[in-house]
Amino acid sequence: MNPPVVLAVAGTDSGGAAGLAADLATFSALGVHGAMVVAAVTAQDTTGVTAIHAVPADVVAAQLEAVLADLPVAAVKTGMLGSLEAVALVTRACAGRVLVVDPVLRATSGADLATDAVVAAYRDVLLPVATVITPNAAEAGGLLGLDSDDPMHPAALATGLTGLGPAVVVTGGPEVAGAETCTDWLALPGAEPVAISHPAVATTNDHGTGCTYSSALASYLALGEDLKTSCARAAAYVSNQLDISKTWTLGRGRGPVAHTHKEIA
Ligand SMILES: Nc1ncnc2c1ncn2[C@@H]1O[C@H](COP(=O)(O)OP(=O)(O)OP(=O)(O)O)[C@@H](O)[C@H]1O
Ligand SMILES: Cc1ncc(CO)c(N)n1
Repeated sequence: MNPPVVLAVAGTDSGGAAGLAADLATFSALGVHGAMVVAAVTAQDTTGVTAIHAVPADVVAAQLEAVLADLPVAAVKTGMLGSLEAVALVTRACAGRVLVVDPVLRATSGADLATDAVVAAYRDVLLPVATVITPNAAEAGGLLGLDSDDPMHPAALATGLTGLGPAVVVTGGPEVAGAETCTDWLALPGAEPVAISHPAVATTNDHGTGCTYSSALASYLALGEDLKTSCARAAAYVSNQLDISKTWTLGRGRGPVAHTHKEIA
């Protein structure tokens, strides 16, 4: 039997932690076939981002056309898009599909991965056609144009963003050091937000968690799970992978979340 096909439209991380490396590893682990459109290339490691190249719009368009005209894509996930043109192209090509948008605005290391114009394009054109979006609290605040000095509760952020049209999951790591669980908030337009909690892992090896989460969510949707189940299973997947990598000492900064699937003895 054919596996479902999931398309990632995202950027590369030369350190192999985030971006398309995380997306493809997650697709493989969850039994879906991964296709990919490279929208941006970053020189990046566990400590930061030193260069960004936005792939020219005609090359992004040609990749989208090649995949979507040939493969039976069951779900699309977007990560770092890198340019206004890429946001517009994805919006046009993917409206009406099962579309998971991870609005990647910033790396775990703190580097900016989107300009103000790209943030505005997310808000104005891409988010309204998404099935579900997966910002962390800082990204959600940025998309709502809020002052970062006055943080809102993640549940309220999730509800606020449903005003743009999609379902929203505001993700979050452990709120305090030593917390036993962490909670993501899922809001559907017109409904009360619901908490999705899972075991917290004490680790600084969390580079790539957002990409891994949104790819797992797209995979579970493509496999036919409903949205809430997909969110819960995606979070459990990330938690499990963080548990595998929690003792690693790779790199000088925030190390990669594991994309391997068993502990190294
Ligand atoms: N320490 C942790 N233990 C367990 N789960 C975690 C931890 N940190 C993050 N998660 C989970 O990982 C998933 C992705 O959320 P997160 O908020 O880390 O994404 P992000 O900030 O967008 O990631 P990135 O830094 O890669 O952009 C969520 O389900 C979140 O609850
Ligand atoms: C290429 C890329 N995509 C997404 C993220 C977010 O973690 C990152 N750091 N780099």
